[in-house]
Amino acid sequence: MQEWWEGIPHFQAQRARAVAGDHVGLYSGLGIQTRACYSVRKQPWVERGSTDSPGMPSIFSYLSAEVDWCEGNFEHSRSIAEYYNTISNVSFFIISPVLLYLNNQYVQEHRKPVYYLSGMLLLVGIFSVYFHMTLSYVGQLLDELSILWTLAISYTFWFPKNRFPKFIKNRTQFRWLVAIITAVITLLSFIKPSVNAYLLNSFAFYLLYMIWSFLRKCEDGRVHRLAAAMVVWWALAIGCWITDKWFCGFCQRINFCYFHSFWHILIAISLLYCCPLFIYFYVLYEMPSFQPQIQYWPCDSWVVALPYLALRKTHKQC
Ligand SMILES: CCCCCCCC/C=C\CCCCCCCC(=O)N[C@@H](CO)[C@H](O)/C=C/CCCCCCCCCCCCC
Ligand SMILES: [Ca+2]
Ligand SMILES: [Zn+2]
Repeated sequence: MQEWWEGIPHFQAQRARAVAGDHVGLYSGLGIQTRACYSVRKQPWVERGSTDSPGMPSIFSYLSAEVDWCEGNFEHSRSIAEYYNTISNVSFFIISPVLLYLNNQYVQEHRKPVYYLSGMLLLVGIFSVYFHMTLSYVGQLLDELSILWTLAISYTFWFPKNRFPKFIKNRTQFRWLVAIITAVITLLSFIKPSVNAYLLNSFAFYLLYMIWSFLRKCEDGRVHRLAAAMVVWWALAIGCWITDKWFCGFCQRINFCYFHSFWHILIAISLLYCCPLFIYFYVLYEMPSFQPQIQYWPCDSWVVALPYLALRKTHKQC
């Protein structure tokens, strides 16, 4: 009897290679690559002399993912495929409590959104650890889907009302729309998970466009400084992501295959800037009893400091 995942094109292609007896192809189909930064290692179950058939890898098995980042596999550990790509996810575990701590004034007013976001960032970290540790198909899906769901949850809380599509009347309807679109993308992800990464990055470009259009109407220098810092961190992050994904040959020549690890750290830092920025505009437009202000920890005047949102009660005049 066929397993349900055997209908997925990625696994059909692997089966075709396996049936053709293409052993080199089988390993490359499983994600093992033979470039200089990679040490060619068999999967642990092969090394342990397991009698499992290599004909159809399980969706949970090591190296069954569609993608394999530039860092060499199993170079530092027998059980962790990409060691530095795995441990660099610690950044997601750090930013979660930092966001809660720094923006505690907003958290006092609206607990739920920031708790949800922090919880989702922890989940992103956990799934990314699992993915880079195993490079499994399920790991890849969970890694990408958790980012999609985090974005979706953030949209439902903070997406500005004046940007809702014309046919949407209120935030409840908008939440339904986001839920339906997210469910559709989640299902489509099973067909070609690697397309997801590009789709997710295009959301970042849309966020940038939205921020740019807000900034045109905003004269607060602190907000402009925050946006500029966020763009710099994000540009560095996406530069690392692209370098690792498209220029692995170059990375091998310079003998530095760790750009994806830097991506994890830099995108986490850019989120520390991105979240207070979006919440600033949310408070400005949708919480009229408060005046938002961007401040920096530990000190406003430091060149590198962490931004947070301070709220002041507005005194309504009659
Ligand atoms: C109104 C909206 C408010 C915006 C709030 C922002 C919510 C944050 C949402 C998601 C967190 C992203 C975490 C990234 C995790 C990276 C894990 C990873 O490395 N995955 C790769 C495989 O290992 C995968 O290839 C990466 C795919 C691309 C992910 C792109 C995520 C973009 C998220 C947007 C971040 C905004 C930053 C600044 C925007 C200008
Ligand atoms: Ca790799
Ligand atoms: Zn990653």
